[in-house]
Amino acid sequence: MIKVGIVGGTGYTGVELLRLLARHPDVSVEAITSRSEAGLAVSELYPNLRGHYADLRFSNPDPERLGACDAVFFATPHGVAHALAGDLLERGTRVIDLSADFRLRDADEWAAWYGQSHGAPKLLAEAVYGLPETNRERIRGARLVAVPGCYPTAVQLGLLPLLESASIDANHLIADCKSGVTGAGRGAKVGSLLAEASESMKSYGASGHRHLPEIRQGLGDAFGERVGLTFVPHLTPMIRGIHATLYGRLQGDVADLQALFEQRFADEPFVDVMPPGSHPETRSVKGANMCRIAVHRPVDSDTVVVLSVIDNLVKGASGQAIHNLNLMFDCVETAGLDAPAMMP
Ligand SMILES: NC(=O)C1=CN([C@@H]2O[C@H](COP(=O)(O)OP(=O)(O)OC[C@H]3O[C@@H](n4cnc5c(N)ncnc54)[C@H](OP(=O)(O)O)[C@@H]3O)[C@@H](O)[C@H]2O)C=CC1
Ligand SMILES: CC(=O)N[C@@H](CCC(=O)OP(=O)(O)O)C(=O)O
Repeated sequence: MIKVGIVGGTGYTGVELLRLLARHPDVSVEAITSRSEAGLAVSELYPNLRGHYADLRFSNPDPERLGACDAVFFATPHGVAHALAGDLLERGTRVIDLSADFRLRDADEWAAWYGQSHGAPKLLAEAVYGLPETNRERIRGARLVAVPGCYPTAVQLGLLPLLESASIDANHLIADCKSGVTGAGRGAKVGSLLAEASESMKSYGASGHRHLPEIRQGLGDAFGERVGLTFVPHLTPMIRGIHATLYGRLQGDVADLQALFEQRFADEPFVDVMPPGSHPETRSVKGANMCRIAVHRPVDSDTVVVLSVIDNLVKGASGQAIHNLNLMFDCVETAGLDAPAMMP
């Protein structure tokens, strides 16, 4: 069994790791941390896990205990993995970080967007961006993986085939994205209250969101040079879900767009290119490690519209983190991740 630890077990991505790993045939969870709930049994905080992890209690982060694991997931706010990852790597423990700490290659750019200096710039050179659809082989050999953010996952998967084939004008991309409220984490915030977030919808970060540099970095890699992107996120009254509506101006000899997407993702277990004319719903991926994509060419328009939906906590975070673990430890790629979406 692969021994894993989780730092930040009381948050939404932490409990989602536990839910998915409960069905993973090759993984044993040895340690789960929370400073505020240290000593509490996991199933006392999360009754959905009663009957699983009988002996597991939250504990304070302890480098010795975490360093005895084969891999440690960080499901923590940014800055935490900076402080702890180096020590774990020295102990021979591989690190899978769900936060943004190692996603940007440029420490100065990270500092500018995250408002603090980068805490582990020496590790950046070896960190691998954990989007399996672009980096599968590098992930297999990685010691340190940066799991992509939820919006960046949906946006990159939706635009990759178009940029890799130079089918769109890369200077004028638009990503209009909507998220459920769990995207903001489990910590109490006024904006996440039922009375504030339900029956309403709002944009935020319209003049610059910290996922912009991450998306731009990934799309720039696919295209071969810097891309121009306008990214506007919205908060919607859903618990889970990301819906990205992506726009690009077609150029050159326009290929069969449906075939382009189907061929690009033909071997990908967690990307579903839907039939022509489809409008994927966020509930079609709820609880599942899946990104569903539909590509449209509206009548009388030279613009392609791509619809890309994921569950922010599964393909957008914890499921993708486990996909990375499966690649790093040579497990069946879909282990623990093959459950269908919930309905209704
Ligand atoms: N929610 C989402 O949809 C997505 C989230 N992410 C990213 O994943 C990470 C976790 O997100 P989420 O689960 O929503 O976060 P939450 O705010 O829900 O949970 C944070 C967890 O981290 C622990 N923690 C906080 N500060 C520290 C610290 N200094 N040292 C050790 N542990 C700490 C907390 O426990 P305690 O304070 O008790 O120790 C808690 O368990 C974040 O970086 C987030 O941006 C990525 C993709 C999607
Ligand atoms: C709805 C909402 O607030 N969503 C979060 C994104 C969640 C996420 O992926 O954040 P990380 O990049 O830190 O991992 C936000 O916009 O900040």
